[in-house]
Order: sequence, then structure tokens, then C-alpha cells
Amino acid sequence: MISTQNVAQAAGFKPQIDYSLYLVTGRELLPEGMTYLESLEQALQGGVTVVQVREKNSDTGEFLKIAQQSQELCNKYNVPLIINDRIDIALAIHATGVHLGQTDMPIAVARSLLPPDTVIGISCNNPEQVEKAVQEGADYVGLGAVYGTLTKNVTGKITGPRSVGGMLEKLDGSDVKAVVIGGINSSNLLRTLHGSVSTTGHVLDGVAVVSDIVASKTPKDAARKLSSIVKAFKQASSPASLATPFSTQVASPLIERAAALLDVVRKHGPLIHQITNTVVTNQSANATLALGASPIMATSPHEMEDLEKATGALLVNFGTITDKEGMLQAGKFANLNKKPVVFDPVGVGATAYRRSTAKELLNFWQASIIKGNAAEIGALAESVEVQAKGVDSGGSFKNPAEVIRQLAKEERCIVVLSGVTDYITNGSDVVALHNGHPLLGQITGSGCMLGTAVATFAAAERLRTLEKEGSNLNEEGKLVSGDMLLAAVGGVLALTVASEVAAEREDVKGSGTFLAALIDELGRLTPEVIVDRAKAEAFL
Ligand SMILES: Cc1ncc(COP(=O)(O)OP(=O)(O)O)c(N)n1
Ligand SMILES: Cc1nc(C(=O)O)sc1CCOP(=O)(O)O
Repeated sequence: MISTQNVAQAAGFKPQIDYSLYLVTGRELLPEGMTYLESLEQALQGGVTVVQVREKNSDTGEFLKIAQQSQELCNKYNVPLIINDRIDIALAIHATGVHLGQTDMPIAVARSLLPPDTVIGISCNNPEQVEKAVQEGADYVGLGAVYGTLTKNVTGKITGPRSVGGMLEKLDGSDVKAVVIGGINSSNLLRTLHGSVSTTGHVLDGVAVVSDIVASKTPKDAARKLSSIVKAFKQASSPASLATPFSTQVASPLIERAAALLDVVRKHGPLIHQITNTVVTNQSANATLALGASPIMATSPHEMEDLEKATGALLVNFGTITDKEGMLQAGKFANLNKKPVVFDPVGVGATAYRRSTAKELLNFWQASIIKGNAAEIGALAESVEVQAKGVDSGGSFKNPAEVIRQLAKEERCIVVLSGVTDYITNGSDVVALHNGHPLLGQITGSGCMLGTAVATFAAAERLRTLEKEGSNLNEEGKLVSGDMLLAAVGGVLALTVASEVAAEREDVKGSGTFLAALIDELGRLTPEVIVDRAKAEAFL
């Protein structure tokens, strides 16, 4: 049977491949009772869009037979076939393409041997390799390994999604396509797609998978699940589906909508899971209750799978980092259950351990909102402008809006920079809020309570959006439903406005009575008071 791909090749055109779901075969992983061709056909029926035959332990004759059989099946489903490493096998079956590794035949030599319309892909593990692949005329790159995998002994570094952005940026201005590979499954796929974007907005064309499909007893279902996640992500991130940017809104409706989330908190009383530090656990829990939500301060990694199904949002505050495994698992399951994750990297600039832990966490799960003071944001942004003084900050940025914009693009999330003026960005629009009171600086943990308030409003914004939008395909493709910029603005305003009202009370004589009054005023706060007192400015 002749496929459309073969017809395009025969006419001398390079075939256009849909890389959305790229199956790399692995016969040694097949479950008992499942034949290779049965598994491949099911995978094709489930929505695999391109297949690579990868035979690491076969002699030439066996490889050729498997390649021919695979091609018959792929042609039946009009799916292109690529051969791993072996130019001779690709030539023998007129394959659509070959996939080369860094230590395989150079692209130029492979090109000289293959018909000009053959697609050539190459594995890359860092931006320099991607740059070289573009110069040498690759048609696509396989980036990885993005996570650890049992399928192959990976020699390069595990990139994590955060390093994929830097590699994708090297493809800007070229037609070279990109997939990620290594440890991808239906549980981490959406988070991987969301996190693997360059600061210039370059996204992946697809994902390559071996074991999640090949080792499955139901490869059709496995492929279908992966395929629907990729489709939903592509739909949600298409320009037409992206939310109206703030720059086309006026500031006051934004404040009104953010303040209105307080009513949603009180209507639903969402559970706010907080892994926080031992200094502030009690007052953060009381602040959560006062706002109308319900705190749970669990830390054990063993309960995160259950907990993140029930929670409204997760706050990871690593002020006393004693529960790293709990933090890793909590974020992973929050991403899986599409719950907002607020990260408060307390004192991240203070020690090398904190810096490496922050990187590890941000590579393992995707934060929806990062909140920190100038020193914390500076440390994450690798800026030398502001120094850490323990968990406090010394100095300020010359251009805070630019620092947080860049960090938001790199981390693919909302960034809140707290201080006398609080700055909030989604990577393009920046809101500055001038509320708050100096007494907030006189109590320990006011920054941690800010994280609590932001997480509470994030839970409310997600609930509000799901109530309004239901479960359409556009929401399915998002890691978290709702406008997390709005949530961050609401959470910051709730705490800072309540602090102003508390400080004005006659019974407040100093920081001790202020803390009690602050909890009271969080409980008495209304959306109207927030709107009346909000001092907001927008930098577009
Ligand atoms: C899509 C895709 N990306 C990367 C690889 C790995 O190829 P390589 O580096 O040649 O390693 P082996 O597959 O030969 O072990 C791939 N096969 N496919
Ligand atoms: C074939 C291959 N190449 C990799 C690379 O990093 O280049 S990782 C990998 C195996 C991917 O298998 P799984 O989807 O089962 O994790």
C-alpha cells in the first residue's frame, strides 16, 4: 500500500510530518501475550502520528523484516515511518526519515547517501547541539532526556522541562521541529508541554514516547490518552484561545474581579494545602480560616496523592526545608490534578542548598505562581542587584517590572514581587499595588501569610472558572484553569488592605495587637473594602 507520505516523496517534496505523538518502538518492553505488530497497530489506532523503528539488539536481517512489517502497518494508517540510526535500512524500505544520535553518522554524510526528501532528525541534549543541528540542516530535533527513564541508559544530563526552553529558543527563525523524549507519560505530559516553552514563546511540536505506549497492555488507550492531552494543549495554547491580555483591559475591572474572588472563597471554603515553615504554621492556618478557606498543613510524601485530589490549591513555602520529598510529591500530584501551585522560596538566596532545592522543585513540577521578596526573586532570576539577608532582603531593583517579566517567562508562571510596592506579572503585563502598612514588616511571617492569601485566591479563581466554563477542550489543555494573575492580585490586595484596616484600629498598640487585629480584619474583609482601598497601577 502506498501512503500520502510516499506519494509526496515520490514527487520530490519533503513530507510534512505531524510530530504531535511520536512513537519510538521498543520490542523488549512488550507485555506478555502482546505481539509487536498487534501493539503497533493499536498504537496507530490510538492516534500516534509518526513512528520510529528502534531496534538495538537485532541483526540486519531482523531489523529489515521488522522495518518492512512496520511500514506496511504505518502505510495503512497513513503515518510516516522513521528508522533509528541505520541509513541502509532506511534506504532499503524508502523510509520517510532517519533518526541520528550525536555519535552516529553526521547529518551531512547521511544527507549525501539518502534521497534529498528524506527527513533527518537528531538527538540533542543542550542548546549548542541544537544550534549545530540547525546549521547542519536537521529537519527535527529530539530533545532529552527530559526525565529519567528505564528504557535506555541515558548518558547526557536529564534536562527537565526548564532546560528545554533554552534549546527551543535556538530554533527561532528556523523550520526545524522539536519533540521531547525520556520518561514522558500521561501523568507528566501536560506539565511537560506547559513547562517546555522558550522565553520567546517557542513551543514543542510534539512528544516522543516509548514505554508508556509499548509496555501498555492497552496501547490503543495509552496512545489515545497521550494524543488527547497533546491536542488539548495545542488547542489551549493557540493564539485564538489565549485569554484577553491585560493590556486590553482597564485596571479597575481587574481589581473588581480580583476582589470578587473573596466571595467565591467564602461560598466554597476551599481546602488550602500548605507545606510551610515551622515559624508561621499556626498564623498561616489562622489567616486561611479568617479568609473563609480551610487549611491543611500536611507534610508527609505518602499522603500527597490523596490530598491533592481534594485540595483547592497548594502552597509550597520552603522556609525551613525539612520536607523536600513531601514538597516534590505534593507539587507533582497538584499538577496532575490541575490544582494551582504557589511557590514561596523563602530565603532562597541565603544558602547553596536552598538555591539547588528551588531549582529541583521547579524542574519537577510546574508552579502557577511564584511569590518572593526582592532577594528571593533576585536569587531565582540570578540577578546580583539585590542581596539576601537571611530570609529578608537588602535593597531593591532598578527596574522591578523587567526582572519579574523575564522570570515569569522563564518559569512559565505568574511572579509576585512583594515589598512596599507589590509587583505582579504574567510575563507581559505588570500590575503594581501600593497597599500595605509598615507594621507588616514588624511581624514574622507576613510574607508567608501573603503566600497563603494568594493560594486561597488561586483556589477560588480556579473554582470560579470551572463553574463558568465547565469542562471544555480549551480548559482541558490548561495546567490550571483560571487567570492566575487575577488570583495573585486578589490575594495580595486581601492581605495588604486588611493590614491597613487593622493598623488604623485604636486597640492596635504595636506588632502583637496588630497580628491579632490583622486576623480579625481578614475575617471582616469584603470585596467592596478591597476595591475602595486598592491603589493599583498597570505597566503595559
Ligand atoms: C525522537 C528521538 N529522540 C531521541 C532519540 C535518541 O536517539 P539516539 O541518541 O540515537 O539514541 P538511541 O535511540 O540510538 O539509543 C530517539 N531515538 N528518538
Ligand atoms: C530512546 C530514548 N532516547 C532518549 C534520549 O534522551 O535521547 S531517552 C529514550 C527512551 C525514552 O523512553 P521512555 O519514553 O520509555 O522513557
